[in-house]
Amino acid sequence: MSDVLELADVTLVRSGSRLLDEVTWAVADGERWVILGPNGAGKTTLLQIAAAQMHPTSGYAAVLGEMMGAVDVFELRPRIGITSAALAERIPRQESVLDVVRTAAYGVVGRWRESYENLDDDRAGWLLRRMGIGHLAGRTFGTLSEGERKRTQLARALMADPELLLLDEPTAGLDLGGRETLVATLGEIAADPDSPATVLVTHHVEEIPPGFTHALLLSGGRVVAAGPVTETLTDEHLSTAFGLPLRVRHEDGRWSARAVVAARDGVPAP
Ligand SMILES: Nc1ncnc2c1ncn2[C@@H]1O[C@H](COP(=O)(O)OP(=O)(O)OP(=O)(O)O)[C@@H](O)[C@H]1O
Repeated sequence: MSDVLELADVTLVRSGSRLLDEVTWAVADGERWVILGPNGAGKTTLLQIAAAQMHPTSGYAAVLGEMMGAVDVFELRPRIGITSAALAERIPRQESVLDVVRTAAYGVVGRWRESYENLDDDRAGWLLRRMGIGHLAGRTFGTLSEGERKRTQLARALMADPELLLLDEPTAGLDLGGRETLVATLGEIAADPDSPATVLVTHHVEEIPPGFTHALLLSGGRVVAAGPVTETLTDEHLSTAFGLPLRVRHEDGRWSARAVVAARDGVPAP
């Protein structure tokens, strides 16, 4: 299995702060990773390095076999599918849903003068149907619900048949039903052997789709634990990452966690 991502002692400094601190991590073909950690842990920063959008201050980073600093990132980026809040903000609200997806074939946001072939139209339409929103192809992005926007972005991320799929909080802001149906869709993508290596960032273990194989826990820019998901998502590691005692459960392919509340005995009720 070849390495899709390879980071060794990656440190990233901005305004004197170490956003990432000696991160060593490797992702191989076929793996599905979740990155978990509290607010400000450095998850999005790490994903930006994986997306070839940021360079480490020190350390070694290779993306799809290309060493950062020695490769033309404009050739590398089209090989990576990404969804993120920052990208969603750049999508013009008047853009049709079909064009939001199709434009990924050219690596651009916003339709201009590109011409598309039937093959592009067929793939965009198929991806929208696969995401359960084929009927929305003609609508404008600005009129979609948050859940429909997330699905549109996922279709867009898959449009260029990427070798690496990066999903930054793909289920954030969704209601319970929306979250559960999107987690199920992500589980289907994870189960498909033709899907690219995938890295998903979330704050919540409940949002880890079934079929995710590996986990990386970040806190304060440092790796708390990384490896096969069942070995990594333990009470001990999760408690360390989030800074409070947590109990983790894994049932029917899904994860949950709750704080361990110390019993207060010996205090009589008033
Ligand atoms: N340009 C910058 N200069 C200084 N600090 C920055 C800069 N960009 C980000 N940070 C800080 O780096 C830390 C990591 O940010 P990042 O967005 O990667 O965290 P995160 O784990 O994705 O957080 P969240 O879960 O809240 O989205 C944060 O404390 C953030 O304030």
